[in-house]
Amino acid sequence: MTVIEVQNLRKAYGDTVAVQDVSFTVESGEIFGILGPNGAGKTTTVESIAGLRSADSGTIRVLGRDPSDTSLRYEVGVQLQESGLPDRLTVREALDLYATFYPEPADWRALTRELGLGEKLATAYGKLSGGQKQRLSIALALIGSPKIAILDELTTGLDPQARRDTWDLIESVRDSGVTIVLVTHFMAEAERLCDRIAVIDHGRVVALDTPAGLIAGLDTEQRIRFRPSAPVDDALLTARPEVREVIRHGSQIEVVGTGNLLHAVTSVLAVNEIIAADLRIEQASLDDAFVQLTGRSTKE
Ligand SMILES: Nc1ncnc2c1ncn2[C@@H]1O[C@H](COP(=O)(O)OP(=O)(O)OP(=O)(O)O)[C@@H](O)[C@H]1O
Repeated sequence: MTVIEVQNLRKAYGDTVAVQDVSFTVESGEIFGILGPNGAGKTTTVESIAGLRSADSGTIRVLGRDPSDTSLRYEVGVQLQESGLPDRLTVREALDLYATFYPEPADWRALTRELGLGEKLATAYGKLSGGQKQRLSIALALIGSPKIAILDELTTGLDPQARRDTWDLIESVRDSGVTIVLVTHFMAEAERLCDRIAVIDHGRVVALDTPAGLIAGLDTEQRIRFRPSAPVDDALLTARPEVREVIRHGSQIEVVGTGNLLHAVTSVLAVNEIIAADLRIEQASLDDAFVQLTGRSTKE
């Protein structure tokens, strides 16, 4: 079931066209990633979905309704880059306050424990570190038990352990049936969490696929090396369109090719009941896909 539909979205700020023409759909229960270089139009897109910006043209439907429909307030949780809470409000007060906005609030004690904020309940917002503010904003996005959670730069500012804990939390939130739209700069995050990813550049969707599909769509070369448990005829491998070349190194075989090469090689081996020992893969990453699609690195 489609829960979000964006069609030909366009939004300009004065002379700056932030979003030129963006279309995609998000299905119920998926983690949908929006990936793109700085200034690509990601935040403008998700803020339009959240009803915080009005589109210049195009249509958006969230759970079948216009984003401005106030009934969506209870069904869509939003975590944005800037939360803007008063500095003197404590973590507990913020959570208590937000919980009163919703008919069926989540158990915020459990949420804060999972987010590592359990010790900070009495701390004022202004005294939290950047990472703690970030975690509080995630808790506030989830406190209304939303059907859809929109998370913008979820783990920016978190240390590697906190980032991993947050990923686990997001996966458990998804497992409870929540659809998640995730804006991210981090390839590892996109690869680990997202079912599908829209790559946005200069206000347009330049690719939309699963992480594996984006990588397979690259025309870069990949190499797989292994030691087969029984002799393999080169022709079995070269018969696959993904395989360009088979090179022998003594008892080792190196297969060079493109697309979903690993799948091609392992299926040939499986059909012939051959086991690959010492398997090593030099495969393209989502990072490579990103660079090829946008001409830029995410680290810029
Ligand atoms: N309120 C605003 N007023 C004027 N220009 C804006 C405003 N918000 C965004 N922009 C511009 O619109 C373009 C897209 O911005 P947006 O924040 O949507 O991109 P983004 O992909 O989320 O970027 P980042 O990854 O840096 O957050 C940028 O050129 C930005 O400077």
